[in-house]
Amino acid sequence: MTTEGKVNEDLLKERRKCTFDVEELTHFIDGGEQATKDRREVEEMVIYVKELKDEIPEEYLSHTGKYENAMKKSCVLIDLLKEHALKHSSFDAYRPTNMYRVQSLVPQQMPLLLHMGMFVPTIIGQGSPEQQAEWLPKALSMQIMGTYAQTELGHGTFLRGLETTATYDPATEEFVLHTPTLTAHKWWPGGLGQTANHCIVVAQLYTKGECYGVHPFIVQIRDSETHMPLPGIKVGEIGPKLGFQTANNGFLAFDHFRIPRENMLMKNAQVQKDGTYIKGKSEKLTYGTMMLIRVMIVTDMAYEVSRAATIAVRYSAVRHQSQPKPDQPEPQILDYVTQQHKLFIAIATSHAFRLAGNWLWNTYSQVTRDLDKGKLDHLPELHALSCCLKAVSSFDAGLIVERCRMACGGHGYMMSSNFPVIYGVVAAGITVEGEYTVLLLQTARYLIKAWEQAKEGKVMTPTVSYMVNFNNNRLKWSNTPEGIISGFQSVAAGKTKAAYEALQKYKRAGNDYEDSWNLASVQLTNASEAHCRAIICEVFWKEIQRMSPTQSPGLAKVLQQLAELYLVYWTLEKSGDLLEYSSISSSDLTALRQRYEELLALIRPNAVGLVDGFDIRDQVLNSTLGSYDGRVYERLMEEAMKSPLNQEPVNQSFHKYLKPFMQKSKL
Ligand SMILES: CCCCCCCC/C=C\CCCCCCCCCC(=O)SCCNC(=O)CCNC(=O)[C@H](O)C(C)(C)COP(=O)(O)OP(=O)(O)OC[C@H]1O[C@@H](n2cnc3c(N)ncnc32)[C@H](O)[C@@H]1OP(=O)(O)O
Ligand SMILES: Cc1cc2nc3c(=O)[nH]c(=O)nc-3n(C[C@H](O)[C@H](O)[C@H](O)COP(=O)(O)OP(=O)(O)OC[C@H]3O[C@@H](n4cnc5c(N)ncnc54)[C@H](O)[C@@H]3O)c2cc1C
Repeated sequence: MTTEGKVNEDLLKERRKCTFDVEELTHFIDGGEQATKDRREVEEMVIYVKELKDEIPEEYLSHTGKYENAMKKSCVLIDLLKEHALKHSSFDAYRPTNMYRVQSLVPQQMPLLLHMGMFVPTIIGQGSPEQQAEWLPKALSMQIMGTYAQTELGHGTFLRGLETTATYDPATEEFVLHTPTLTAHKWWPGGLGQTANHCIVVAQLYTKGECYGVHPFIVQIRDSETHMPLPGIKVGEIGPKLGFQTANNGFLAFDHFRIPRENMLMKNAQVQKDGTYIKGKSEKLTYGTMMLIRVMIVTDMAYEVSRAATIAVRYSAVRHQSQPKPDQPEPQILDYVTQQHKLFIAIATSHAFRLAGNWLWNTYSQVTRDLDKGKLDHLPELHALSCCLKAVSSFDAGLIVERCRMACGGHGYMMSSNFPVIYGVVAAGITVEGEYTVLLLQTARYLIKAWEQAKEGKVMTPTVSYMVNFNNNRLKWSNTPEGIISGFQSVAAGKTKAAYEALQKYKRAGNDYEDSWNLASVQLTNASEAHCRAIICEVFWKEIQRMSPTQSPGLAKVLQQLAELYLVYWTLEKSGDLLEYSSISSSDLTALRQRYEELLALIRPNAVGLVDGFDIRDQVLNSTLGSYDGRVYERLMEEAMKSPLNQEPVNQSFHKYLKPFMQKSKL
């Protein structure tokens, strides 16, 4: 937090009203007092370092300048973190809560993100013990710098359609990597442009004349000393994007480029010296790194939403507008109930996603421990969960961040509000690691199978066991959190049943399975979304109940209010679905509307305390509108004065263009 200068009077007033201990909330969010201490220690170590501060805002730099600046800062930051990790062996950069907060210590997206984010995890997840022994020390000490090159110009979603080939040559015991077409060019990998000298390349494996599908290979693409692309490699950067400007996303092509046989990552499938292919336990284990990142994205979305909520709530406490009562001053915009409706759900959503993300992380950790022992039973369920949670959390985060931006009126449109950067991240979250609709359809495959099992009266795993109840009886509605969760489960089961029946109907009409699937796909994605909402609501509510006794009453109460707000908000949003698939009545809905308004009023005095509890320091929040001291107008003016156009009273274009143009108009 920044305390320099005078704190805005409205914010001081808001903080005095707060009914719980903000520091206790921060510990709850971080996962304990020690975790808060550790995080702050890393932040303290980093934020005052001169080399990590921008002399002029990034927006005013050239495309090349932005990359070079981000590169410089990434190296400085990682050096500091390495030093820290050596001193604190307990610091685990791979815990999602650490990973995303480390990334956000510098405003720019790091060109090195994919190195730690996907290159290293793929070596761990896909490499044999010998390969790990060879590559991990180099990668972890950053003697080599890598990325994850899977997507091509022509295919991102459809992995089986990738065109890059890796053909085994037993004579030399090498693979020959080749890019046969324009559409086969690797396109998008972060850091591929000018940063990485190695990458994981996902390519179609050919041996003994047969294609065995996509497999990962570790490939050196640039010279270790000169950093020049190696002969047979074409590599470059793909240009400006909506966000992620400094992530150095690149393209890559191979011209019959040879790598040793040992560079195929062989933890799962293998190719022997003579070219014999040995199948892995499951082809889908090759997709493991994507699953890991999907899991991490849920927690990251919680964090991005907390950043947007912090900016919008503090700004709304400082901003005054309109005069509903002629004899009274203009109210804080936070007092408008419509504003509370826009913002309090953002606060609640951040908690919901964080708790769902932690729950998913624990599930992931358990399932990967099982996978290491050769047990694959829970892989499909984890895949279904990670797909829908990644899809829904990023989609909702996109809407919420945009809503928070709009809630800040015109000033929300300023680059210096930091909304554009936050939006760039959540918008990427919707697409990367599996596009939104595509991932919902993956979950739908699982739901349809689960529905068939429920119909047959089979024992169901806990995350879909609600289908059995729906099949057997319709529960009586109750306007309680538990009743609402059951209601969402009824919607998920009802939509799955409807999608299943649509599939059968299209098949009976003579369509094959794939066409029937496509014809029913809107219903299928709706079922997945509903399943995901039921899970988020259940996890959020249960986790808050589970943790409440460990908190002081003040904090427990406000967290209960937030969780209830979340459930009631979504009940009202999805009232049509609930009317269709549960026994909710319109009088239940009227009562819930009333309760929603009460909850907004109950949360209102704690709104600023709740976002202070996210504990996002000014240097990390990086927003003129959201700083701790609320000096919004001063900061907006200070930032405007940094514009290069304001460094001289008259710009040269006046003499060159405007003046002659105006004079011409006079004639
Ligand atoms: C931007 C936000 C993030 C910023 C910060 C995040 C914070 C975290 C900090 C650091 C992390 C590192 C930074 C990361 C930055 C992100 C950069 C982005 C990187 C990328 O995007 S890499 C490229 C990702 N690409 C994809 O995700 C491709 C999507 N496509 C697929 O996954 C698949 O092709 C498909 C699943 C859509 C279809 O595959 P296909 O083989 O055709 O399979 P099907 O026939 O449909 O299904 C077969 C069968 O397999 C099951 N299955 C599919 N996938 C899996 C899996 N992963 N695991 C287990 N099982 C799987 C599927 O359910 C089917 O089963 P069934 O037949 O029904 O029984
Ligand atoms: C910022 C950013 C960073 C990235 N970083 C990396 C990286 O480091 N490494 C890497 O390998 N890749 C990376 N990617 C690529 C990313 O993983 C893909 O863009 C993503 O998986 C989506 O694939 P696509 O672009 O082929 O979309 P498409 O599949 O072409 O999607 C276009 C549309 O088609 C629809 N669609 C496609 N298939 C189906 C279907 N079967 N059923 C119904 N609808 C369908 C989609 O829903 C969508 O509406 C990155 C992308 C971005 C934006």
